[in-house]
Amino acid sequence: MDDQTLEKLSQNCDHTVCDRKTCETDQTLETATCDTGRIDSEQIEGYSDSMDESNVSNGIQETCSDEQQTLPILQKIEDLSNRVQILKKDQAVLCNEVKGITADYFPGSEVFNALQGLSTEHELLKKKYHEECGHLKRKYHEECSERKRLYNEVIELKGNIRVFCRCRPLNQYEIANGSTSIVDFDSSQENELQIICSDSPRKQFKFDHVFRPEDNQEAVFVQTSPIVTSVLDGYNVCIFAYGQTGTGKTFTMEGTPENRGVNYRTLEELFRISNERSSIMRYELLVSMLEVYNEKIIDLLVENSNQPAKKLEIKQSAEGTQEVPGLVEAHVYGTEEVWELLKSGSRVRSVGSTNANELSSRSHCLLRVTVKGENLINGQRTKSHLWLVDLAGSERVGKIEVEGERLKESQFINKSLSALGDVISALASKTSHVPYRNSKLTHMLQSSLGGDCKTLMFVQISPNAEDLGETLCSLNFASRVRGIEYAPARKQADLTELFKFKQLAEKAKHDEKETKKLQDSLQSLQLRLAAREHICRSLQEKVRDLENQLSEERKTRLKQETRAFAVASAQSPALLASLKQSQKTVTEKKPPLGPSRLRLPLRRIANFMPPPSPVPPHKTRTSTCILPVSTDNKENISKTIMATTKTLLKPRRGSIAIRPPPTTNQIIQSKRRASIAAFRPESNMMTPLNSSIARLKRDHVIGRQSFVWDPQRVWRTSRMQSPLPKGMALPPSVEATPIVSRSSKFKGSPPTVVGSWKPKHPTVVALQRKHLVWSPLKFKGMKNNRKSLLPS
Ligand SMILES: Nc1ncnc2c1ncn2[C@@H]1O[C@H](COP(=O)(O)OP(=O)(O)OP(=O)(O)O)[C@@H](O)[C@H]1O
Repeated sequence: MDDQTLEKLSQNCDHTVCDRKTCETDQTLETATCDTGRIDSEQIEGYSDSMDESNVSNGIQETCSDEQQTLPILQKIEDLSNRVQILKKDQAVLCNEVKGITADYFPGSEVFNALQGLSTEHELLKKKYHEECGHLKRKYHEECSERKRLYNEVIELKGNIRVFCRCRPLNQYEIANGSTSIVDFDSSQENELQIICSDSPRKQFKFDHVFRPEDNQEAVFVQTSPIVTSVLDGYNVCIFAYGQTGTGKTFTMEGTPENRGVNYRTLEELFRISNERSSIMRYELLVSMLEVYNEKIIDLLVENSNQPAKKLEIKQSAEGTQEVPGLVEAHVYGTEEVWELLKSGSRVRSVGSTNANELSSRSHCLLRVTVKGENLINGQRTKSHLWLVDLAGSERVGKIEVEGERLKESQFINKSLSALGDVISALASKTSHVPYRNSKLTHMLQSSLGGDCKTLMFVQISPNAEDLGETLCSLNFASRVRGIEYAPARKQADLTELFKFKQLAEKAKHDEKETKKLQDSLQSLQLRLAAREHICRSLQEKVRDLENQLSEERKTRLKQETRAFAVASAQSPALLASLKQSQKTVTEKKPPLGPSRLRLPLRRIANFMPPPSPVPPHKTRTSTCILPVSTDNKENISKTIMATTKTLLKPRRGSIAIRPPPTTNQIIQSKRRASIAAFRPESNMMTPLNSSIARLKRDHVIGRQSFVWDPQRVWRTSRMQSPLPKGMALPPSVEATPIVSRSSKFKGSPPTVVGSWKPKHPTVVALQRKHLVWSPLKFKGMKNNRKSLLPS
């Protein structure tokens, strides 16, 4: 081995040491990297290379150490390279193992995905949890309000006066004096307490709730809030604290800044609930604060207290409630404002020092909260009052050893408290007269004390043995109050609104009456109209019937007359003479009118009838019948007939429908009705039909032209019955006159072509077909002289 080689080897040895260190560092790094889950294959390769090198170096070192040995170096190198190979294999195995471990312990993206999934799941669960919490909260609130509602109902059922008893703790002074509590609270009986009397058995009292000395202000308000908040529902509420001086009346009602009392908490609760209900109700809160000091009303919210106090009086409003005109009513919108207001009012309050209480209230302090509510859905308005009263101490005058001004104050206090006692007694005994006006206090509370209001009384007691007498007095008074049964509480509507509604209701009532009257008169008019229409209809029907009958009768008579004339012309002159005689008799006798009572009341229906035709000038008419005759002696015959008719037969009236000769071009109208000539009937020949017609004619209802003799009509009638014989001429007037219906009711008849004209009227048709019948009635007078003319 030359020097160069030896130097190289020594350098290598140094490197090997360094490399080993590097290797160790690398190994540490790799381990660290493995720990973090990030492994690099290049690093592993580097690691194996360094291992090789270190092995080689080791071999060389060994070679160096065996320098004295005579073994050839190459041999040693070969051994070493073999060992390197083995080590390389080991390293490869190890590398694979490391890779396997990395793959096993660090699954990479899968883990991230799983983690991501878990975090989303976590978020979802969180959201669900919050939702669930919100739902539960809502449900809880609903349950709370339902509970309150039920509680309210229970209160109403129990009666609207509740009495809570609160016992204050022994104060420092009493403890120092070694006083012990005389009030025993039985834990099994929640609302009961016992007073331990040294010389008599324990006295037990039961109230709606009993607060022990350890109960704080919050606990008191929890029980109170359902009653005070019912003012928002429109109830008048009165809460007062009663008890001996120094028992904690002011503490319960006003409280201290650290322990706020019922007054502040009530307003706080009212604001909270009104906000809660803001979607359906709009509330307006007004606060007044006053005191009754020596039977005088003093406004505690008057800003300038240096001014002499304004004299306030109680007046009854138009709605029947007690009001104090001129009393400040402050709008309040938030609790802070309320607190400031209460503080300023309390500062003005009359207090004085007694031997029972250093800062004894010498007056009754009243806080009035007026709540005006408007239901935004149905517009219903309410106005209710909540009175929060801190009464002056109820102790007897002798006990507190006062004199001068204090004595006077105490006397006034006692007077008003005894007036309160009287009112409560009267309410308890349900007497008709409740002496509200005996004191300012009771007078002012009149509309919120008793009746349909909710009342809560705090009876405050002291646990001190020295106050036993006063405590028993207060508890007895409270028990009496608790015995009062009020009527169910009633919601107070806003009376001004009520007044308006009352007026509207009265107006509506009046209008309704007027409408009813009008309806009645309308109904009676309708009834009258219906009756008239009915009469009119029946009359019209009667007229129609009579006309039909008349028409029938005329036709029959016409036939009879025609026959009679025919027969008469052929008979002997004797018969003619007798006929003449009979006709004369008939003409001379006028048929009597029908009895007046049978006349139809046609004047009443004049409105519905057509105007009467003018009365014809002639009353007596001559009827002429045109009979079929031969052309040769037509003139003679017609003259004879006419003369005979004129002299013998004098009909009262008549018209005869005739049929015009059937010419081809002439258009005629069918004659549906024909008036006939009639003999003047004898009195005993008056038929009901005739008499009816006579009556109708007299009443100008049927005084129409059909009953008036018209020679033209005679022609028409005759021709209708029998067409004119050939060569027989019509009078010029007849020819010129178109045949028209005379009665308005037949005006609608359709025109008929002459060539195809045929009688349509059933009577005319019947007349054409049947034989004429001579009615024996017409010749009643001749009955014995001649035989019947009826064909055998
Ligand atoms: N429940 C109570 N817990 C703690 N302290 C009370 C309680 N009740 C009353 N006190 C304390 O007793 C003292 C007298 O209370 P407070 O002035 O309220 O009596 P009061 O009945 O209003 O007396 P007065 O009729 O003379 O005004 C106060 O210092 C008050 O803090």
